Amino acid sequence: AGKAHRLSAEEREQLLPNLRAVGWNEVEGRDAIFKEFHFKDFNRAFGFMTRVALQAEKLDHHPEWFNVYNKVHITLSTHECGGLSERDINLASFIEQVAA
Ligand SMILES: C[C@H](O)[C@H](O)[C@H]1CNC2=NC(N)=NC(=O)C2=N1
Repeated sequence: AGKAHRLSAEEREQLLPNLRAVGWNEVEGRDAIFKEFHFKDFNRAFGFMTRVALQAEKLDHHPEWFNVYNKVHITLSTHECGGLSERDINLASFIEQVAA
């Protein structure tokens, strides 16, 4: 997949507004993005997580996440480059499609 690089200021200006508009926010004190998802029940939440997990494994890019019942908190960042990369943007976009 090539080496991940941290997004430049220009790339951020171009890519982050779309994600911000659908509820992703930059984490304070860390170069990462975060969103909280709510579902009808645990079944819906875990079905969502299952679909995201399979794609994450395919992309070899994995979310940091936390689930209680119908709630899923997701943080995305790229360890390889120590911050936000295009991989996080791609995974966030996929996650939005699954949640829709
Ligand atoms: C060895 C393996 O390819 C790496 O550790 C991958 C796996 N999943 C990953 N997931 C995330 N979020 N960031 C990474 O840098 C990362 N690296």
